[in-house]
Amino acid sequence: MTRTLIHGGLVITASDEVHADVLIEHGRIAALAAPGVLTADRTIDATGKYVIPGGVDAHTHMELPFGGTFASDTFETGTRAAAWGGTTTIIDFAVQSVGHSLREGLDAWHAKAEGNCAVDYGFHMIVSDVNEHTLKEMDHLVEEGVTSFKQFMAYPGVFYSDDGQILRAMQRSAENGGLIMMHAENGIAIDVLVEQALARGETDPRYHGEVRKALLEAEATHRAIKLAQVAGAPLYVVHVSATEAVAELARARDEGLPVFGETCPQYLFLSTDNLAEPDFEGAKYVCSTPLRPKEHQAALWRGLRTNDLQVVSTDHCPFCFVGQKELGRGDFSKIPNGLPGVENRMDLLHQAVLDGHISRRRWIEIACASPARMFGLYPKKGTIAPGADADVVIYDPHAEQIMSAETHHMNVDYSAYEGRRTTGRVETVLSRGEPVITEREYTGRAGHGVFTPRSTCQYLT
Ligand SMILES: NC(=O)NCCC(=O)O
Ligand SMILES: [Zn+2]
Ligand SMILES: [Zn+2]
Repeated sequence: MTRTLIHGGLVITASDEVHADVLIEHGRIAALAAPGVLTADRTIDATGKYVIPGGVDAHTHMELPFGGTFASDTFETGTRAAAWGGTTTIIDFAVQSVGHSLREGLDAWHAKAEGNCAVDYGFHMIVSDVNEHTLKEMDHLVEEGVTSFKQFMAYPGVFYSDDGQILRAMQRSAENGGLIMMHAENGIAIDVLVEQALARGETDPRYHGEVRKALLEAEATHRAIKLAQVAGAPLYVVHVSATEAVAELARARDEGLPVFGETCPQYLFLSTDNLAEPDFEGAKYVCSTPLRPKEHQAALWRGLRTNDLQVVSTDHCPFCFVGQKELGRGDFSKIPNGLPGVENRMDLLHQAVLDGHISRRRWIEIACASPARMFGLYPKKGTIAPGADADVVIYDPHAEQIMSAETHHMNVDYSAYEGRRTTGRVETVLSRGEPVITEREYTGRAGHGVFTPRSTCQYLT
């Protein structure tokens, strides 16, 4: 049995910052102790570095079929890139297609992921077809550790659920302990605005942002909250981007409702200025909910500080510019929706610490501990404590980097953050004690990562 000691670093969790050595045995954290007290077979020197829990990215879409194509990262390339960025657990979305069962969708996603992942993974289930059979299946999935279900108020004809279907799924989740994750945009109204914009000849990527109005995100967020309240169910709203939507969440939480919210780095660091880039470059930034004018960022940062937003996930859903985003030349509604980012999240949020938006511990909370708690993985994931999986990142807070498609590991031909300078960089990553990145060399392997069943939301118990 190899005992590994991480020596000399500053251990940061959501609740503490302490200079301590971390002992790892059997893939788990065995002990934390004052520096120099413990010995081991192998020592990793973390002097001058942070020792942080591996990131938990609760929103990724590897190989997602969308808009006539597939997200360009496989589970193999995407989880490897996640590790490079200090993320050691992803929760991806299995998809139920209309007319098929949840089981078929989940089995298909297991088959895509199994044996291919560099780091551990779990699944949420996208429910596109609510019926008696599907509702029963939700109970089974919760028992199997797939404890959260995404529904869409957007994308009519694809993933869309109407209010009745949403209410039924919420009622079921109130009974079986599952958590409904909502894509909150009024897709029916948006489709009218899309049609009208295209009829006026407004075909450029920037019109994607204009038709998907903040008010229609707020309206859907409000409606989802009320439906959840009627059902007596908790609610998690994904990829929140608009000031008005944060206000809806804050109001509901002030009323004591079990309502939670997630935002993503793209809404914190990018804006409609990117969507307006000329020569169709704006297509690189087409995602839904859309990027908003810069002024919305302050409300998102505030929400993260006040805990009206609890989680930052990536919604990693990469499509190459060449051959994929280009499908929407001449019609913005045909641009596949989604941005790459699984590799960038931990670094961007560390930069946010340096920029004064959040504290170091809040960085770890929103990127590691809260997503783990929200989706039933804590304290196995999301912290450094005896008994936890030894998913650990040695982070150099002083290293400078320039984000670029030239150097990133995601399988996509552009970076949404091309040329951005950040301070702080992942140096070494352990997943259950195994080195996946060793002093900036990839030392992991496809198949190390395993499916990780989850318990129900730990903010409700
Ligand atoms: N967000 C996005 O644009 N693409 C992925 C699918 C979704 O999360 O709605
Ligand atoms: Zn969505
Ligand atoms: Zn998504």
